[in-house]
Amino acid sequence: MSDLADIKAAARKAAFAARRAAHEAAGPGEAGHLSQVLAGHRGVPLSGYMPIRTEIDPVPAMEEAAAHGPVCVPVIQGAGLPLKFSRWEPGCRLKEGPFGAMIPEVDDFIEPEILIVPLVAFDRSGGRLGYGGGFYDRTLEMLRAKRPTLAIGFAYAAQQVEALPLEPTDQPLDMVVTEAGVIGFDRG
Ligand SMILES: Nc1nc2c(c(=O)[nH]1)N(C=O)[C@@H](CNc1ccc(C(=O)N[C@@H](CCC(=O)O)C(=O)O)cc1)CN2
Ligand SMILES: Nc1ncnc2c1ncn2[C@@H]1O[C@H](COP(=O)(O)OP(=O)(O)OP(=O)(O)O)[C@@H](O)[C@H]1O
Repeated sequence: MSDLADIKAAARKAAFAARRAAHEAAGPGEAGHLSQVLAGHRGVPLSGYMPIRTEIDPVPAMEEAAAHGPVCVPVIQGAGLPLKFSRWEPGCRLKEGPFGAMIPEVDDFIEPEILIVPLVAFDRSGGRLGYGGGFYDRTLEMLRAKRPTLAIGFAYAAQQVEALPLEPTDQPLDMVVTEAGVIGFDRG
């Protein structure tokens, strides 16, 4: 394993612990700021996610967005491949996908222009650490090559770290929304 992979693995372990503590302490209404941000983008194809493990739950914000435009969730196609996104509606029939995340029973693939991105840790400049499959990196690279694409990280505030190690393939987040507010990033 490379040094960088070792550093990422250590950062992942620490961030999982912080995320678990935040998840256990969390109350209702944690997606309120996310709803507010999404209200500024009504009707734009949006991907959310069905939470696994101790991820913060975006489903209330997805339910609101679904009243105004198409909403979808990620479906793994295989290792090394970008994600596809299948149309989701509140209460639609779901089945278990790879790694335990629920996916719609019927495939109806669309391409999102705004993505609510799950994460393990984020840093001060929009760097993101996921589970290590590179799925969102590959997916954002593919979508951004086609059209402007907004990647909104959604996380507990406790998942923020000072700086994450960056690889050339890491795709930056445009903003992060937490239960406490909205964080934008200065780049340039
Ligand atoms: N809710 C949700 N859905 C999602 C994602 C996500 O991060 N969150 N994904 C985002 O890509 C994809 C699923 N990718 C995942 C990849 C790995 C693991 C996971 O738990 N991995 C184990 C083992 C890793 C290993 O052995 O290499 C682990 O981390 O312990 C979970 C989801 C698509 N759907
Ligand atoms: N666009 C890409 N093309 C080729 N390899 C990539 C690409 N994006 C990421 N990778 C590789 O995938 C592996 C995992 O990447 P990384 O550790 O950044 O995943 P992650 O962002 O934590 O996971 P995920 O996005 O699935 O939640 C790394 O070895 C990385 O080099």
